[in-house]
Amino acid sequence: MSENNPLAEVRKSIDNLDNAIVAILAERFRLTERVGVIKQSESLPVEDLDRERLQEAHYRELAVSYGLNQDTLVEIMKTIIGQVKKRHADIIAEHTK
Ligand SMILES: O=C(O)C(=O)C[C@]1(C(=O)O)C=C[C@@H](O)C=C1
Repeated sequence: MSENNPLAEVRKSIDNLDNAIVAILAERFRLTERVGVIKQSESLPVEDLDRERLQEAHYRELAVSYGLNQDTLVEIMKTIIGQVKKRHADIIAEHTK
């Protein structure tokens, strides 16, 4: 029983949070999919470094307010954004075949 097993109890909470993170991530990817389609149809570049600079500044503020390591949070978000850019490059390449 998890009530008598502190490790199992914490892991259950971690699993619940992981479910929520994945659901939110899926929603983010649904939105960036729309961005990819817009970029393709308007011939916009995959990467917008001005936008990414603003995002990074915001992630650093969020990290401070949640007591997280700023560089760790920025690295995680850059990994997600990197996957988005790969997907956008694929959408554009698919369309120019
Ligand atoms: O906002 C955009 O232009 C996007 O393509 C989305 C996004 C992101 O995942 O947040 C991805 C790549 C860009 O360089 C900047 C931001």
